[in-house]
Amino acid sequence: MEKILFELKPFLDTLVSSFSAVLNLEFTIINSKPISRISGTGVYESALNQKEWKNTYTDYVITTKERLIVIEPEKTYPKIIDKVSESYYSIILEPIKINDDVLGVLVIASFDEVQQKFLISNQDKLVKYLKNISELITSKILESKLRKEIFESNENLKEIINYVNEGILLFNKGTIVTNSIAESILCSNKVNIYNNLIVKIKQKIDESLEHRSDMESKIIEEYNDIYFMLFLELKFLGENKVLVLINTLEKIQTQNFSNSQQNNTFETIITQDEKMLDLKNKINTFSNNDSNVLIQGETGTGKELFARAVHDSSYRNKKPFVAINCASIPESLLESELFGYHSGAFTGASKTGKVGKIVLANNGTLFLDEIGDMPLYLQAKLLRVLNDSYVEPIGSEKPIKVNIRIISATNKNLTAMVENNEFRSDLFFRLNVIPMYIPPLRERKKDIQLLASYFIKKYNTKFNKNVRGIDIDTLEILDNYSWPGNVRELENTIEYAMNFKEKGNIFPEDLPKRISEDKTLRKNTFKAKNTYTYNNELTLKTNMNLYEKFVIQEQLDKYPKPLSNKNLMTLCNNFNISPATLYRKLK
Ligand SMILES: Nc1ncnc2c1ncn2[C@@H]1O[C@H](COP(=O)(O)OP(=O)(O)OP(=O)(O)O)[C@@H](O)[C@H]1O
Repeated sequence: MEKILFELKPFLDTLVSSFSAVLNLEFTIINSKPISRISGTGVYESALNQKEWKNTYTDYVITTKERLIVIEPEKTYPKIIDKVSESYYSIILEPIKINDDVLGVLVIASFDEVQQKFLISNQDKLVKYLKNISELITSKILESKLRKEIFESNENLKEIINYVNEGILLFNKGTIVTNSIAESILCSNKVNIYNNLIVKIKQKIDESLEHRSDMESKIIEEYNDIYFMLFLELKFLGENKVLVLINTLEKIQTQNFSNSQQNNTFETIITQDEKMLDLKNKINTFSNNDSNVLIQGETGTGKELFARAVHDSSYRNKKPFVAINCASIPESLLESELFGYHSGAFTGASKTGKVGKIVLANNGTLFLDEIGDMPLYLQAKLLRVLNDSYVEPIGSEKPIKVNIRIISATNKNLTAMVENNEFRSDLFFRLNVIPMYIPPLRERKKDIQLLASYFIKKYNTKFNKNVRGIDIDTLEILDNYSWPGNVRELENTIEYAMNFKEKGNIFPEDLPKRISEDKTLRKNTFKAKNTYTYNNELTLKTNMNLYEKFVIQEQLDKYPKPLSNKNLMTLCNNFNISPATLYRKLK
């Protein structure tokens, strides 16, 4: 502390010379212990090496710790001998103090009559001026002291955190200290994204400081069209201190990152069916609760649309909605798609590794479509993620912490699959916290016309057409058709028809043959009270299979959906077949 003013010499030199130039008076700054001149202008500059300080004004101020104003030196303090010059006219001395310690003295002096006149007539102003400069120097000293302390404590911290076997950044009162592992992670890709990452990490630190809480977050940084993702765990340690743990910097492909939809899908669920409206209304009551949701329903009924609506209505809606279809990805790839892998985890693995969908969905929603097609060994792995909230990429020993909500969907009867040991019961219970069942379109006929009109509007805009609506005969066909592909099939049908129309109504002949020709079949079917009509174009065996399917479906339709276990067993007993055979025959 004693020599701290010397450390500020460049700053004090600038201060002294600039004030002297403006005010046309002489300035000097003297250190108190040891007493020695640090900086000075005019005669003071040539007296920088002054050795004798006894009986000087400076000595007097250091002793009394008070400001001194001397207008007529000889008369006021005859005993004080100042060695700098014989021609002192007037002088003002201001102590530089921290608490009660005098660190130095700030001096303004006049050495001729003109300067003295100026000093006397501006005495009050100059005193104020000196006081301000003294305070400025004091704050500068305190700041530099603080910086030094922080530097020292940061050096100590750095030594400590270097022992930790994890990437650590420690934010301590304005500075970030990193350990060597963090540095190697942040520079690992030898690309110039280090600075950008640090800026973004600092933003996350600010968030943690503002909320005074721990946080988990991820940073995506783009460089040369390649995306890098860094996962952070922030621990709020108290006032101005945050500890940041970082994991490996993952390289990801653009298309892998979130296929989330910005619009609120809630509004795009078109329905006037009571059951559907009830389902839609329920979304808002549970969407924020993080409970897993299992959506059951036939293909094309809108399961994904509902899943997105749950995500969009939840607080997770600013985070990714990541969808994966377990049936459309070969079993061998599903594991790496879901869990990701570490660089070089297996033969053929990309050198940079791959971020799995589970990790991509962190803090957001993971939509597992066709969950019934997930192989048993992956079901076990997924269950571990749900139980521990950690995911272990293939070939990595470092688990990554994740916070995801899972919405799964299936058109299979998972209850029956559980009973046949084709689906793990423990996973089923974890996924099926909130069950949702979407009825097929043929069970909500009211929606057919509404949806058809909605799709006409959509494709009028898309194709720039002016189709008015649906002819009454067409509507009858649409009403009577069984819609095995549900809403998706209806939308495709309208899209098909609109390709060939400019304006007016959609007539039966505008529909795909498969549907317009089904009219007679359906009508006859209804008249004949649900009988199967033999199809000459198909083989006997196919007709037999279809008839079997028809009979089973007819019985199945009599029970409420989703099918309860009890009803399933009754049905199977009646047919004298196992649930597995029943589902095989329905395929
Ligand atoms: N109620 C609805 N209102 C508007 N569009 C709908 C509705 N239901 C479904 N759709 C549309 O139908 C198509 C199929 O919906 P979606 O993909 O959500 O069905 P799904 O049940 O998940 O199908 P799959 O089981 O084959 O994956 C989508 O284009 C969707 O936007």
